[in-house]
Amino acid sequence: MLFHVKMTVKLPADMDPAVATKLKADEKELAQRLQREGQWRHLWRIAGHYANYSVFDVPSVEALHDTLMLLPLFPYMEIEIDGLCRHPSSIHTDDR
Ligand SMILES: O=C(O)CC1=CCC(=O)O1
Repeated sequence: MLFHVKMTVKLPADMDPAVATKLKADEKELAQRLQREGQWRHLWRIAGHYANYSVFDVPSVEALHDTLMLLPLFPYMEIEIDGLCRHPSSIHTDDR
């Protein structure tokens, strides 16, 4: 199942910079592993915002929820999710 996910990161202004740096490094490591494994299909920065648009390819809504909760930045994110399905005019065979 494909999901479009918008993540907006809101770190507290008074967060220790070293803690923020570690959280971002851990987030990057997990995000890159999930991309290599194919669960995190797209990751785009939203220009001008500390936010991203992502596309996840996971077996279920529960799997998406569990994956998002693993993200080190999850406690500091606002997350919006839209389920995706194939458009009848799409030419892409990997849309599911
Ligand atoms: O910077 C972000 O948008 C949050 C994030 C998601 C994956 C990652 O490495 O950072």
